[in-house]
Amino acid sequence: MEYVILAIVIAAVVIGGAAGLVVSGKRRKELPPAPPARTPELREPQVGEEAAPPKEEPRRQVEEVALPETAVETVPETPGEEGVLLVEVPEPTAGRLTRLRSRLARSQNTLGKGLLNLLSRDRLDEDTWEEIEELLLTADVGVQPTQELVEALRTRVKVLGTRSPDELRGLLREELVALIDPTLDRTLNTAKHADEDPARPAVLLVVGVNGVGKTTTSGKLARVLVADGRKVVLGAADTFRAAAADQLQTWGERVGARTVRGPEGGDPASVAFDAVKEGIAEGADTVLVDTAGRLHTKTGLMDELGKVKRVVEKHGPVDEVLLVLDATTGQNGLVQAKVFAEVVDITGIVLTKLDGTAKGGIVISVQRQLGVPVKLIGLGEGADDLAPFEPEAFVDALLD
Ligand SMILES: Nc1nc2c(ncn2[C@@H]2O[C@H](COP(=O)(O)OP(=O)(O)OP(=O)(O)O)[C@@H](O)[C@H]2O)c(=O)[nH]1
Repeated sequence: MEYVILAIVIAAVVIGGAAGLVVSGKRRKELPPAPPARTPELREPQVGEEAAPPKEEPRRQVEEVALPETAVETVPETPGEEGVLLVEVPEPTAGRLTRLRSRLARSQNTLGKGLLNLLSRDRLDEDTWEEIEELLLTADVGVQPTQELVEALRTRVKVLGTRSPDELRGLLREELVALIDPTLDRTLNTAKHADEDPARPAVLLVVGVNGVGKTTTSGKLARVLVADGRKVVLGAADTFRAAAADQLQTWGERVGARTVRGPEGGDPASVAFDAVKEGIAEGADTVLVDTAGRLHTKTGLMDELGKVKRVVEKHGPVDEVLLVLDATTGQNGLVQAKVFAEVVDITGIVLTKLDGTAKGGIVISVQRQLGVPVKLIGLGEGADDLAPFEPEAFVDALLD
C-alpha cells in the first residue's frame, strides 16, 4: 500500500512539473527577448571611492545619448574637405532690439501699460500722481529721475488739457526717451588701431560680480563682433573658475574665435596680457577679456582688476571697460556697480536678464548713478540675445 501511495505522489509531481514547463514556455514566447545578462564587474575599490560596492545601473548606448544643442546649430564639415570645421554665422546686430522687442514688451509691460492707464484717467488728482510715482519707483527708475518725470508730465498734461490716448502715448514716449538720454554716446569702441605699428586690436575688459552673466556676455559679444565682420580673440582671465574658461572657449569655438587661457588659479593679468599679445600677432580687430569678479573686499578687487588693466596697458590703452549688471538684482546691483566704478573707469554698462524682470527702470537709475551709458542689453540665454541699446526702441517696447 505504501508503495502505491509513493508511486501516486511521484506521478503527480512529474505531471505537475511537465505542465509548469509548458506554461512558462508559452509565457516566454509572448515576452520580448530578454537583454543579455550583465555580470557586474568585480573590482577593487580605488582611492577616494566610496567603500560600497558599485551599483548596477542601466547604461545608455551611444545612440541614445542626446548631443548638446550647440552640435545641432554647428554647420557640419563640408563634404570632401576633411578636417575643415565651418563655424556658425551669428545673426547681424542691426535691428536686434527690434527682433527682441517682444521679450522686452512682455517683461516691462507693467511699467508702460500702467503709466498709460493712470495717465488716461478722467481726473488726474494727487492720488493718481502718487500712484504714478509709486509705479516708477517699483520699476527701479530711482527717486530723482522719478520726480523729474512726474514734474514734466504734470506740466505737459496741464498744458495739453484734454488728452487723447495717442497724445498721451507720444508725450510719455518723449519724456521717457529724454530721461534715458539719447544724446549719450553708446558707441562700442571695438575697431583695431590700424594707425599703430604693429596694428593693435581694440581691447575690451568685461567686469562685474559673479553670476551676473559676464562670461555669457563676453561670448555673446564675440558673436556680435564676428557678425559685424571683426576678428576676435578672447582672454579667459577668470582663472578662478576653470569652468568659466571652458565656457568662454566653447563660445569662441562656435564662431571661430581663439581663446587664450592660463592655468587654473593662475595670474589673471598675465592671461589678459597674453591675450592682447596673441591678438596683435593674429592681426585681430578686438580682444575681449573676461575677468573674475570676486567681490570679497574692495581692496582685493582693486588689486586684481587694477593689475589686469595696468598690465594690459603695457600694450596700449584699454578701449572699453564694460560693467555687466544683472537687472534682476535692482538696487543691490547698483551698490556693487558703484564699487566697480570706483576701482576702474567704466566706459559702458551691459544690463543682462532684462527679459526676466519688470524693473526696466534700472536703465535710467544706473546711468544716472554711474554717469556711464548702457551700451548693451541681455534679453535671454540664447546665443544672439544680446542687443545694442537704443533708447527709442527700448521705450517703444515699454509702451507696446
Ligand atoms: N535670462 C537671461 N539669462 C542670462 C542672461 N545673461 C546671462 N544669463 C544667464 O546667467 C547665468 C550666469 O551667467 P555667467 O555668464 O556664467 O555669469 P558670470 O558673471 O560669468 O559668472 P562667473 O563665471 O561665476 O563669474 C547663466 O545661466 C546665463 O545663461 C540674459 O540676458 N537673460
